[in-house]
Amino acid sequence: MTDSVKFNRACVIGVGLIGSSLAHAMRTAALVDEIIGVDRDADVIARAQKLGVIDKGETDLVKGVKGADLIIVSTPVGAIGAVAAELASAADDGALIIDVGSVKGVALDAAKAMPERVHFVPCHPVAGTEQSGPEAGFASLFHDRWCILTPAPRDDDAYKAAVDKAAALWSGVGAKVEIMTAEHHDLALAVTSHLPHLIAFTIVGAADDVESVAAGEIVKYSAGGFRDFTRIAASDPVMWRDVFLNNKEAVLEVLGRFSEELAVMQRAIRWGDGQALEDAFTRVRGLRKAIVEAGQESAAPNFGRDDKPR
Ligand SMILES: NC(=O)C1=CN([C@@H]2O[C@H](COP(=O)(O)OP(=O)(O)OC[C@H]3O[C@@H](n4cnc5c(N)ncnc54)[C@H](O)[C@@H]3O)[C@@H](O)[C@H]2O)C=CC1
Ligand SMILES: O=C(O)C(=O)Cc1ccc(O)cc1
Repeated sequence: MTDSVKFNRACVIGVGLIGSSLAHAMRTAALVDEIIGVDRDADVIARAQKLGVIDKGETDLVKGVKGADLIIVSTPVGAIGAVAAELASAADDGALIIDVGSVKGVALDAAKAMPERVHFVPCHPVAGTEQSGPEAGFASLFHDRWCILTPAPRDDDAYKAAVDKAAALWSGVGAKVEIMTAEHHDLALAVTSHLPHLIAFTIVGAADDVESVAAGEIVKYSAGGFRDFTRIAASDPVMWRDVFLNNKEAVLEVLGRFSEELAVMQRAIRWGDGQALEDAFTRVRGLRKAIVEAGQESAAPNFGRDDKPR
């Protein structure tokens, strides 16, 4: 296992929330000498350069990745396959390529299709916010958060060294690293992230549909649980469209179980079965305690985000 790691030139493809956060974090930890930004949106490049997130910018991927020993694919999941296909010929020999996508099956397919001369290690930092764009990035985003690696089934030494380097990079920016299969990742994250986002989008949409409740009242009384859902439902529509299109089977599986649980609650409410409701609520309450104890959440909102107050 590599303890520390240093790159000469990193190329961040997709300079949004996660790409710019990783750029800030790598710079803060002195893990890189130079950072090039590539984005299909020239305005994003201009803003990122002005903010000092990147040293230079490019809208042309082939030009942008030239000379990079680290390439970070931080586009929405739906673009990973096409970007990787371009990198197969455009990346320098020996380059380490990582992605940060919320779904790993699609990144694993791209990693498997890569020529042996480059090393694509799929990664998912389980850390983020509802915001997007280079302005939203901050260096401490990955501190004490998990980053899941789902390596390709390659057992050559060069690839193993690349997996170690990717792990050292995430450790270097403060994350805790775990390795698992892409299939397991996509099921686990369907439960812990994808379904909750789908529910948030749906609840906020449903509130909007209840015509007898005025929009002003939704805002006024939102503290009763609804407000937390509106934060999540403010997340980027393109990013989440791609998550659901690319993790279809796992999301449909957990959605089926959720619907069954919901039907049980619906029945208990209809028949006034207070004991069933109380038992169900008591059973799930312990999970919150476990999450707080594991340090994944705190009583105070925005804990650990002193460099990016909201
Ligand atoms: N937002 C979050 O909280 C988290 C997001 N992720 C993953 O990180 C990735 C990026 O998400 P964000 O940074 O939130 O998105 P973002 O919307 O802030 O940034 C994405 C950037 O990619 C650019 N882009 C899109 N297609 C491109 C292409 N073909 N070539 C070059 N640039 C392209 C866009 O112009 C945009 O600037 C996604 O795959 C997402 O699933 C992972 C963890 C957390
Ligand atoms: O803002 C939140 O609550 C999130 O859940 C952020 C997030 C979004 C997508 C990911 O793949 C990981 C983290």
